[in-house]
Amino acid sequence: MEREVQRVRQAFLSGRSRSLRFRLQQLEALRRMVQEREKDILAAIAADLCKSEFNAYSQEVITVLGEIDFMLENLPEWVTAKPVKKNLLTMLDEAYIQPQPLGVVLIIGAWNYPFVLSIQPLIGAIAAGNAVIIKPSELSENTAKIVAKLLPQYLDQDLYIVINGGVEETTELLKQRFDHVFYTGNTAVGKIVMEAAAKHLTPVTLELGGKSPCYIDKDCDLDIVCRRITWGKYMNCGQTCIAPDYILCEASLQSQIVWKIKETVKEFYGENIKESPDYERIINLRHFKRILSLLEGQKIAFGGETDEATRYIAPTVLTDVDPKTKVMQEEIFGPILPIVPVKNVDEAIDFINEREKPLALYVFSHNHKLIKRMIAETSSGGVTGNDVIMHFTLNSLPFGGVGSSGMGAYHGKHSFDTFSHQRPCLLKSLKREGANKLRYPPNSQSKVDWGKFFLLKRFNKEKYGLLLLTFLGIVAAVLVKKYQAVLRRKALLIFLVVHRLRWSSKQR
Ligand SMILES: NC(=O)c1ccc[n+]([C@@H]2O[C@H](COP(=O)([O-])OP(=O)(O)OC[C@H]3O[C@@H](n4cnc5c(N)ncnc54)[C@H](O)[C@@H]3O)[C@@H](O)[C@H]2O)c1
Ligand SMILES: CC(C)=CCC/C(C)=C/CC/C(C)=C/C=O
Repeated sequence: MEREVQRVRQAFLSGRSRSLRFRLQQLEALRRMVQEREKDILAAIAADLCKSEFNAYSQEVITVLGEIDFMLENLPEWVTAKPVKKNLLTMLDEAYIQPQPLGVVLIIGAWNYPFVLSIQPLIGAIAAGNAVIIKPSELSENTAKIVAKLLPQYLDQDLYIVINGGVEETTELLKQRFDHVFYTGNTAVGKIVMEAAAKHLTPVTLELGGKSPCYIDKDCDLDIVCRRITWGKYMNCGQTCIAPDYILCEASLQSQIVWKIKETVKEFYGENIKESPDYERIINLRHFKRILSLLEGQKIAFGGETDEATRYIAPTVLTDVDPKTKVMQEEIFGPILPIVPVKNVDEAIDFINEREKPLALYVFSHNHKLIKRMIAETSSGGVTGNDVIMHFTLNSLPFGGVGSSGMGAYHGKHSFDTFSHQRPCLLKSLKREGANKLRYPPNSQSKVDWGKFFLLKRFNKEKYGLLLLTFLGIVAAVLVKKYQAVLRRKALLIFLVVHRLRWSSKQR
């Protein structure tokens, strides 16, 4: 393991991952890989999650292709140094922020969307100029194998490598020093990852989970609401980190919601759900049994059918759920939807705030003010109003958790920033030493006053047009070659004295 990481670090130190041209080439090669080997990728996802090719394509491949295109289009602008505002002390200097790669990044993927959850962070890490080690989840072993097989055929073989394995390999990997660790998965392992990274002071991005609430106000179109919730809850058999975990609504809405979700399930998956190509299966027996245990003692409004041999659990809704029961104590991550009645929006807000901060929050209402109020008075990784899941699809929005649902974010420019160091650069001249006397000892009240003037007063074009004019006068003077040195010093001095006097009189 140590040698593998060393090999990747050497490749990074060669410097070849840094140029814009190289990054664009690698991203284009990755796009080619996805396009040319689409069938193999879809087959692997299908084998892992019993997912149709249509679903695998629209849930995973489209997202990856969209992210690559977005990077290719915007990267040339993002990599350029960004000039920053200056103060009076630095107005003749060059000041800018230069994004730079962090170095060697470890990406630990999850099994539930095994392709996109490894490849989308990879896209960001390549775009930012890093070297990358990907550790896909061993639970989705087919996708893990195809990723390990395909990446070296298309990408630089020393800069971007895949290491497959389970707990033992991940534990060993985490002993190595990385420049960033990006982990997607459960909160318990998130803590292990963060602890291991802390030993090297390595920064982490943790894309975790949580119980994402869904509040349904009585002022809304329940037909539409229930269609949207049914789609987001039962997609991937409920194994989606941002699936609505449970519904909060007034008791009077409960029976209508149950009825409408039941009807929508029929519409989406047919009378025989097991036969539907659009309905997936639970990843393994451990998760299957865990999810079943959440049904104990609950009132099943519909669903509840299971088949251990194929790890099938029917879309299920639970009503009048007691918040103290097990199903409300852990993230469900399966096709079970509890409804917890609340008196009103105030109680819903309290309910959410009394619990860990979720990865997503969903609010349905015609009342825009109510949606804004819920956003203002709660916290969650992300929010979609009047829909579910969809904030994930907009790569201008940062995707990530807060509190126990994670830290850091990615997608689009946010990925680029996550995998970059924003390096502040100030380039001064070795001339103009006169001004520096102010900061050299011995200090005095007069120097402090000058320091206050220089440092507390920003040089702002719009606000201080007069200052700008004076400055342009200085520049013009500088152009007069014959008197260059003398004029520059004198004009600068006059300018500073005049404005120092103006500033001092304003202070009084
Ligand atoms: N925020 C996101 O984008 C996102 C995406 C997918 C999943 N998730 C979250 O992930 C969770 C579901 O997946 P899961 O992780 O629970 O599946 P899991 O518990 O079945 O898988 C555990 C994974 O962690 C690894 N692991 C276990 N013990 C470890 C150890 N001691 N050291 C290192 N690695 C160890 C295993 O190798 C395995 O890959 C949910 O909470 C879900 O919300 C979040
Ligand atoms: C809107 C469409 C067609 C797809 C969304 C795909 C999707 C739900 C991706 C989820 C990825 C994710 C962060 C999963 C977490 O477990």
